[in-house]
Amino acid sequence: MTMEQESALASAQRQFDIAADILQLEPGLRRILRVPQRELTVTFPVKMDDGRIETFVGYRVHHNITRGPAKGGIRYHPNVTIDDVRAFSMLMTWKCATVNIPYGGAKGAVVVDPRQLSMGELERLTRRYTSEISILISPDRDIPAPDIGTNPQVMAWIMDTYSMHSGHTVPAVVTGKPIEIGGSYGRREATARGLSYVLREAAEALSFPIAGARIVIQGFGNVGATCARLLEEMGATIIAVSDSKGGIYRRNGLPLAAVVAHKQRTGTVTDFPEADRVTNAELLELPCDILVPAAVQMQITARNADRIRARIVGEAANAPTTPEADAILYDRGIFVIPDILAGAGGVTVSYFEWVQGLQEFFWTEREVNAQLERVMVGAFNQVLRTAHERRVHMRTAAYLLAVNRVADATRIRGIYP
Ligand SMILES: NC(=O)C1=CN([C@@H]2O[C@H](COP(=O)(O)OP(=O)(O)OC[C@H]3O[C@@H](n4cnc5c(N)ncnc54)[C@H](O)[C@@H]3O)[C@@H](O)[C@H]2O)C=CC1
Ligand SMILES: O=C(O)CCC(=O)C(=O)O
Repeated sequence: MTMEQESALASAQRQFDIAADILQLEPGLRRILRVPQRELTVTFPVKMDDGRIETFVGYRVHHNITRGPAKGGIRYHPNVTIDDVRAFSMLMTWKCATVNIPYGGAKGAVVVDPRQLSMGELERLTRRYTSEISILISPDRDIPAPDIGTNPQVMAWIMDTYSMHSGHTVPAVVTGKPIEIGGSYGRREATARGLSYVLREAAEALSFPIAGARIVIQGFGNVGATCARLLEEMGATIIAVSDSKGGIYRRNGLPLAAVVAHKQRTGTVTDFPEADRVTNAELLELPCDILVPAAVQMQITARNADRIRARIVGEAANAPTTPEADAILYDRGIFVIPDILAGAGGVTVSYFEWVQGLQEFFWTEREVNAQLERVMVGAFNQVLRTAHERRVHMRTAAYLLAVNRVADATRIRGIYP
């Protein structure tokens, strides 16, 4: 297998190995942290609208629970594999540790294209999947949240199904719920808002303002589209965006509100009339100040890293860059804000939502955003300082902080004899 074909899991493990080597992690601890602690594969039936019974495969994986309950989103995607879910669960452990919130790492998935299902089919699939993984989830064991292909409505069905089994309402079993049933203000925008804070800090560190910066965004879903809006509010110019069908580019800036309306009307950004069409591969190589991968994994590899023409890459997506590409970007002076830091705004506000649910005491949006900014800016500065002190790139710096926190917790608890 060439490096290019390597899985997101192999890539995540190599990123971990780089940090483990620098930290001189004990061999036993290294073996524990390199693989998930627990994984569940479920095959379950769903009655379709035409009366057929279809079977679906789903997963829920816990990478590590040393620092707190397992936490991480649920992805509905036709090509998702168990190795992807293992990788993403591992990234969640490091993401929570990077921003120092008291969780371990988890991820879940169902192999399905949700766009092919009716609302009724989606609800039945979600409820049955929830029943199947209910042996793992609970407010103090494992708390799911949205990811690609899932949304607040899916979280509401998960909460309702779990609550039906419990005989009482359990809001803290999922985050990313609608506000009406215990969701938090600010959670829907949180991943993008957190990213906007660290992009602002990074631009300042590189001595250029966000206002006027030229932005390219891959992925125009919850995270990508919200990120475009927030960066535009900060004075930046969005010059290109894409979705799974392709991208659009306009040198002088896209009229964002019109692009959003076009996407709502047609289901894609691709044939927006007032812009040039580009492929997703071409979009990544456009000259810009900030490139935001906000779609799927393994997009920036040894194959295209030497053609990336951004000053900053802010990774909203999980695992968009391979270790080889990291080294190439670093040598070329491109500043990468890694997924486990740049994409941590979502889980941070999930943590706030969980705390609010447990206390049944709810915050204003202003309070949520102020706390999010405190966490993200604090973590960004810690990672930047570590990168300078250790003379490593930002990803390795974030891993050094995160892996060290999990290793310390493991040693202090004494579960590693
Ligand atoms: N939703 C959240 O709170 C968080 C999401 N993330 C990550 O951010 C990324 C985006 O997630 P969401 O916006 O929530 O998902 P979403 O399902 O709302 O949107 C995904 C977007 O990516 C596009 N896409 C899918 N495959 C693509 C491909 N091969 N090339 C280009 N575009 C493609 C889709 O068309 C869509 O526009 C994912 O990697 C996810 O893991 C990270 C942290 C939290
Ligand atoms: O909000 C959460 O709990 C998890 C979000 C997530 O899956 C991610 O950050 O990749």
